[in-house]
Formats: sequence, C-alpha cells, structure tokens
Amino acid sequence: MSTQARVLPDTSSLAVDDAKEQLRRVLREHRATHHRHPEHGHNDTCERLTTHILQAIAGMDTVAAYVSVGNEPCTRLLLQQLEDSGTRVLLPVLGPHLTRSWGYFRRVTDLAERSPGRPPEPSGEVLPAAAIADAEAVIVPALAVDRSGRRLGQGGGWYDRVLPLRRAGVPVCAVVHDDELVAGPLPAQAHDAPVDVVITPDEWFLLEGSAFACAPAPTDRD
Ligand SMILES: Nc1nc2c(c(=O)[nH]1)N(C=O)[C@@H](CNc1ccc(C(=O)N[C@@H](CCC(=O)O)C(=O)O)cc1)CN2
Ligand SMILES: Nc1ncnc2c1ncn2[C@@H]1O[C@H](COP(=O)(O)OP(=O)(O)OP(=O)(O)O)[C@@H](O)[C@H]1O
Repeated sequence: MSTQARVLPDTSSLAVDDAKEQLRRVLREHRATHHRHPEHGHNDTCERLTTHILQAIAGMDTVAAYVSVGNEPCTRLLLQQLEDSGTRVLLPVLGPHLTRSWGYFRRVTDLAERSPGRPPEPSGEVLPAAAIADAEAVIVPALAVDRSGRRLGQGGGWYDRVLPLRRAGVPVCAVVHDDELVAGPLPAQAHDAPVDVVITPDEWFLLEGSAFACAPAPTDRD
C-alpha cells in the first residue's frame, strides 16, 4: 500500500525558523482533519504501525518511546504490547519549564496526565535526562520526516536537547503518518539530529549511512 506524500509549501526563501513554523502550521492543520484515532480501541492503522515499530526494535530489552496524544500516530497499542513482552520502556516526564526527565513505563493503566496540557506520564521514580543512555533505540514523535532523515518536531527542542545524551550508535526512530513521510528537503539546523529509521503504518526503513544500518547484523550467538 502506498499513500501520497503531502506536498508542502515551498519555504526555501524563508529563514529556517520561519520555514519550520510555516510547515508546522500546515502539518498540524492536516493532522487535525485527516488523522483521527478511534475513541475506543485501535484500528488497522494502529495495528500496522505497531507491527512495524516492533520489527524495528526486535530483540531489544530497553527502548525509549512516548505516549501518543490527539492526532499523533498511535503508540498506545505498542506500549500495551511492550508491557506484555516485558520490554523496558523509558517515557518522557516533563519537569518545571518542560525540563527533560524520564520514567519507566509500568503499565498502561498507570499512565496519567500529571499536569494539564502534558502527555500522560508514568508514576514512579523520575530519572534524569541522561537516563536515555539505557535505551537501545529511541522512538520519537515528528510532524514530518523526509527521505533523507530530516525530522520536523513540535518545536520545543525537547528531543534536540535530549538525543545527544543517547549512547553512540543507538538509532533514532521517527514515527509519522503515511503522508507525513515527505520528499523534502525539510529545513534543518545544526542542532537537528538526523533520524536513522522512519516508521509509518505503510512501511519502515533504515536510512542509508546511519550507524545503526552499518552495525553488524546480530548472529545466533549474540
Ligand atoms: N506524545 C508526545 N509526547 C512528547 C512530545 C510529543 O511531541 N508528543 N514531546 C515532543 O517534544 C515532548 C514533550 N513536549 C511538550 C512541549 C510542550 C508542551 C506544552 O506546552 N504543554 C502545555 C503547557 C504545559 C506546562 O507548561 O506545564 C500547553 O500545551 O499549554 C507539552 C509537551 C516529550 N513528550
Ligand atoms: N541543544 C540545544 N540547546 C539549546 N537550544 C536548542 C537546542 N536544540 C534546539 N534548541 C532550540 O529549541 C527550539 C526548537 O528547535 P527546533 O525548531 O529544531 O524544534 P524541533 O526539532 O522541531 O523540536 P523537538 O526537538 O522538540 O522535536 C529552537 O529555538 C532551538 O534553537
């Protein structure tokens, strides 16, 4: 199956910050009208996306992920399945002024909005930003990603600041709706970490040249 990628406005004449803001506006509007999650349960799109994420992180014991909200691609079915398989999952916990901390996922029913306007968070010990070093892969939200691995986030710089703390060679896996995988090029700045893996309900793939893609394939003895 293949969904038409969104054609984004040409922002090449704008300063990078302005270009990002304009694209975020267009992408958020599109998301709000085209990507609804069922009120109860999950649909085929959630299931296909979950299957692809699980394939990308196969064999890993600890990953960092996030709890999807609103019109974001669904990660809640994934969390349910990771709970069942006993995979350890770090989830973002926002401190004062949206500072970057983590908490270990316990179970789906433990997740709760701990402050208004913030994504649901786990209860339990709050770990420092550097806890991302425990993760073997980091699953990140994005508004769009291009086929060269440039990622446009929500604009808070949350991931830009925390991703440099991951261990060397740990893949960043961006999750987007099918039509948010765009031809690009998306605007990018020096602080924007390129992603190693792109995951949508339709497909998932490694970006050529990523340290992850170059890592030796696991053998039966590993
Ligand atoms: N599901 C999900 N979780 C995520 C992200 C995301 O994009 N999606 N993030 C991606 O970066 C980080 C959180 N980023 C955030 C950035 C701003 C606000 C925010 O402004 N919220 C309130 C104010 C809350 C407060 O100040 O206490 C608001 O909307 O008014 C929340 C989360 C980590 N977790
Ligand atoms: N390492 C950093 N240190 C300080 N400021 C940063 C850093 N990385 C990003 N920023 C700032 O954060 C703001 C948002 O950055 P940007 O537009 O790249 O967000 P984004 O990548 O879309 O968001 P996110 O990282 O939350 O997904 C910008 O003002 C940027 O200058």
